[in-house]
Amino acid sequence: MINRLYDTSLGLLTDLYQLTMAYGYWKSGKAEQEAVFNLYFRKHAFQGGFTIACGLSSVIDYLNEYRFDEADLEYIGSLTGNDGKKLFESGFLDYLSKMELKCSVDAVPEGTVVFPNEPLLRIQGPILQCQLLETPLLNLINFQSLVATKAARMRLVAGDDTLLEFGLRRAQGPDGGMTASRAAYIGGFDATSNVLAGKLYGIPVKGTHAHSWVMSFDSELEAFETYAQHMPNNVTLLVDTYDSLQGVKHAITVGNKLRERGYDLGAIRLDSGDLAYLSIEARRLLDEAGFEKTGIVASNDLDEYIMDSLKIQGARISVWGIGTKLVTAFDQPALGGVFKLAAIRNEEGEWDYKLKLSEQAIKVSTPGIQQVRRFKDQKGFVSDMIFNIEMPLPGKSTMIDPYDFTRNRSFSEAVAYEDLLVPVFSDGHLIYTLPSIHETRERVKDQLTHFHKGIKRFVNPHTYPVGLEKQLFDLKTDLIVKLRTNE
Ligand SMILES: Nc1ncnc2c1ncn2[C@@H]1O[C@H](COP(=O)(O)OP(=O)(O)OP(=O)(O)O)[C@@H](O)[C@H]1O
Ligand SMILES: O=P(O)(O)OC[C@H]1O[C@H](OP(=O)(O)OP(=O)(O)O)[C@H](O)[C@@H]1O
Ligand SMILES: O=C(O)c1cccnc1
Repeated sequence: MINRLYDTSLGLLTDLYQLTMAYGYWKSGKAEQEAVFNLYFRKHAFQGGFTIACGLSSVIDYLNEYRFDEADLEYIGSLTGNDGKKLFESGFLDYLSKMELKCSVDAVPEGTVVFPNEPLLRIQGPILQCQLLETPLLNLINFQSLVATKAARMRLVAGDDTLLEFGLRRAQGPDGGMTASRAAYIGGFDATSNVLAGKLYGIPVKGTHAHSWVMSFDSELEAFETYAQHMPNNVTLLVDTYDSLQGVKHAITVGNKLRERGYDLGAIRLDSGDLAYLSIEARRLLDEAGFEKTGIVASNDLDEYIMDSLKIQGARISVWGIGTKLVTAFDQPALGGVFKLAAIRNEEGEWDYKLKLSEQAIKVSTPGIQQVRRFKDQKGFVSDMIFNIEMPLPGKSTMIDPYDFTRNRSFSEAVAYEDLLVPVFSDGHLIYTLPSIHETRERVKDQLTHFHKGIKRFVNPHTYPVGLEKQLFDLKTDLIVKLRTNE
């Protein structure tokens, strides 16, 4: 089965400035200089308290096939500068045509719960190559992590109810639709209506029918009967085309006929009106008619907040069909992941640590070859410490809040932990066995059980503690002081 979307020449899927910088590195003899970049975000989406890392599988597909084909190089060669003359020399195109990916990549497995400033991905290799990859890596991780997070929020509200993703028609183009279906499944959805996502990713596909089916017949009853006749093993009837509760009664009539044939009425779907009231009334009608097992699907511009409200109102919805607000990440259309240079190897073979200054403390980047250590106790995960793997940790590690150095915590060697980033590529070779999409989805479910419920609430969630290991904190502080005094 085909399960990769990015197995084509996509070297040009980058911003022009990455190519111009790459050219500059090549011209100035820096192309092969070893560098380290970290990919991280600064703030959770949706004013939430957690983010789900997603997109690594696409990154792997992308890097496995990374190349510039002849047509790509011809195009790059045709680009001109302000004076109308060529931007890039042919020697550079030749360099790109022969270039083999030599980068090493360490990344947080998909489906891991992550927090601001933690590297989701760290890339080490020739600076020219790392630079070219900034844009596609961000593109692949930002959107999928955003949608997986939105989906996980919906799963938290849904409990054991079924979640169906219905978003393809409202998604940001075909690729937006495909990646959203994938990320939604990982975040906790049970199935998608997107048939191509079903085929390519192995996600279960499910669906009901539209109003047009009902409208195409002279009566709703006839429409329901015809549908049940031809698809007796997949009957979910949309009851709200004319009058929802009358529609439920028609569905019950059809359900009784289905039973005579040895089948059953799977579910009814409500797509308008007061979903709390209608689902409660529909449940009553179905139960009274002996259809206790028939499900109630609700759809219509749902999101986690409306779901929450419907639950509080006692709605009897067992299946939630969600499209627009999930796949477009409606209330926050982007995760602001960034990709920052953190170290560069100098001529003596040592690391020169790098940092981007900003007036805003949150925007000052962190240097170092970073890893994240997640400490745990009997109750679950308690805090994360970002450290520089080049600085051996003392027996007792101390982590410092980067925005308030008076706040710190220490952990003895006896405290249990796991390091989040795992090796994925070594010198350009894939060394990671990707879990199945189903295992990744399970990981999200499992991960969320290990965190305090405070980070999972929607209103003013608790801030999970993430600190810098003391030596890294000192390195960063020294660099800031040095850079500010040299300004
Ligand atoms: N009981 C409820 N509590 C909170 N929100 C609800 C409730 N019932 C429905 N909603 C939500 O209210 C929003 C309003 O829906 P909308 O204005 O489209 O009304 P409608 O009756 O569905 O109209 P239409 O027939 O045009 O779809 C939708 O997002 C829907 O999910
Ligand atoms: O509301 P969403 O979360 O995006 O879920 C998908 C929607 O798509 C379908 O109808 P469509 O919106 O195309 O037409 P309708 O509004 O007339 O039902 C379906 O009936 C859902 O309402
Ligand atoms: O199967 C459905 O009910 C469905 C599919 C896509 C969009 N809305 C509904």
